[in-house]
Amino acid sequence: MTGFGAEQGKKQDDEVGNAAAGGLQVVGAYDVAGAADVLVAFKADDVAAKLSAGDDTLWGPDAQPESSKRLGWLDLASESRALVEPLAKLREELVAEGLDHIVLAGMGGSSLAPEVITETVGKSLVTLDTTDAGQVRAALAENLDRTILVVSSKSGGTVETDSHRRAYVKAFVDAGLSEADANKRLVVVTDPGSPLEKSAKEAGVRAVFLANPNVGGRYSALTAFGLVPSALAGIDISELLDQAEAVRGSLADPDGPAVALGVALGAAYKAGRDKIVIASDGTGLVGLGDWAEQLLAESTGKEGKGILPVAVESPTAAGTTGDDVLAVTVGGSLHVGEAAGAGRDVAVNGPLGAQFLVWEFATALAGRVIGINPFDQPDVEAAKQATRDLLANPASAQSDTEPVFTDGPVQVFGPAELLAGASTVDDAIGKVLGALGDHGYVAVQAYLDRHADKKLASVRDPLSKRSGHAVTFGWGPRFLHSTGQFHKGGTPVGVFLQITGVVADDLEIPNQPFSFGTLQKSQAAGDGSVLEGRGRPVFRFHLTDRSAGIDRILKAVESTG
Ligand SMILES: O=P(O)(O)OC[C@H]1O[C@H](O)[C@H](O)[C@@H](O)[C@@H]1O
Repeated sequence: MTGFGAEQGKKQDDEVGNAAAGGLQVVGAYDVAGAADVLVAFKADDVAAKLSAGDDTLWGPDAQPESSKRLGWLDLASESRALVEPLAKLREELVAEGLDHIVLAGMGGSSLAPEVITETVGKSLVTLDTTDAGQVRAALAENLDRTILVVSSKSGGTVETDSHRRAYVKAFVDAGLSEADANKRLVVVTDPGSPLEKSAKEAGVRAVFLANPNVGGRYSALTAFGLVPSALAGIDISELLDQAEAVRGSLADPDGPAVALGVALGAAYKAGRDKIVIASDGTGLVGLGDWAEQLLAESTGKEGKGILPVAVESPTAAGTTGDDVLAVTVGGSLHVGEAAGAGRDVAVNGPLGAQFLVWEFATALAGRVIGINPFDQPDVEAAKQATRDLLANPASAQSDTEPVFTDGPVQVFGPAELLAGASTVDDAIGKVLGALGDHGYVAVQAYLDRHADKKLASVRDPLSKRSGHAVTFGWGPRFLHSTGQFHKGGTPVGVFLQITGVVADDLEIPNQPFSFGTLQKSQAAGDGSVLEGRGRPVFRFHLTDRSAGIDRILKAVESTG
């Protein structure tokens, strides 16, 4: 079986309006109200040809210092071929040594693409993008004797990734390896000249792959960041590159699919439909919505505007309708007839390698319509700084204010005036939803274990159904490197519900003055304080018993739904 949905493409030009390219087609884009005007403007300014050729002036002079070094993603389909052989060789060597359990430490753009790629094809990759002590412990306990840790960080300075590296090196040494042999279990992906490149080479890690520095994290799916972990997990990356290559030529075509998607996003935004709800249509692409979330949120959510991505469970999930919503399905095949009407305005159908490139191109075009620089993420740093401040002063990180009230295993925190009269979780949920304004959204931010505490994610659908508003669900700190930019910098209409939990068995981070538990807590508190500072309502449910607390929340959401 080939992966990535490549084999099923069928051309349906009549219904679609834009040409299919490389087996990818965008259905319904020209039916979005206002699409014709956006398309005319794109054609008048020749934007497709200009962006395809790497013109960095499209977002205005203020963006140019950044855009001039951020368009390298356009040509990765050919450039990244150079990785195919060395990665196949490395994978063979590792497998021959019995090292076939691949763990990826990387945040945001350094892990989202490999996760989609491996999940779509059904290859095993453990992604560590958490500071939850229980989740890290569980990863460390799994197949350590067969583990290769891929440490991926463009900047080389991301605290979560560095913490995972430290924890793994210690675990290898505790298991009897010398420090030198422990480092041979690491493969590093980073930008040339980063502090991680230097330290990795000094430590003698197994291999260092340097990525193209002219590609930002969220556009890096087809650089070493997306490809190294995927190839080591057993993926045929040349197939992905073929798929991207097949669509590359069409980017310059003003009637091609990438422009059509940009037109749909831009027209929807201009008409006040600033929430893009993304669902897989069930034909084989797994998790693409989580990847697109980062791309859209970090690229467009700034200067008080932007497109809020909402990854949902299925095309008919709650939240896919509404006058502020554009519902998009993604699929590996062109089941145009079946997808039509089933909870979507636009369908992006085609193989994964082509999807990456088309979404990147469309997002950059939408950035031009919105009038922002799609290549920076100016508000992510604020939460990181607030976290660092709390870590530098552990007393303040640890001292909690008193809950406004406690309902069994759930302590409820938040603005006293907004929680006035509430005494149960059910009441508190009513108050969270009551804080929503017109076209507002709720962001549920769970700083928990995304495997062990997984069932909490099912809170999204009933909350959205009940409120009639967009509801997003993200695991912290993973979302801080993705939708977190929009929460702080995008349209200021979010209401935030943090869920934190007791840490039963904390884990030290070797040679750091803080533990995973303290880091996780500081990240929630740091981001919460930045959101409050920007005038947003922030509520927090703290679970003194995680399992009972999750059950309590789900019961409250479902019974009042
Ligand atoms: O790859 P790294 O430098 O570790 O960065 C990982 C992530 O961190 C930041 O928070 C950025 O906002 C993301 O765009 C990036 O993907």
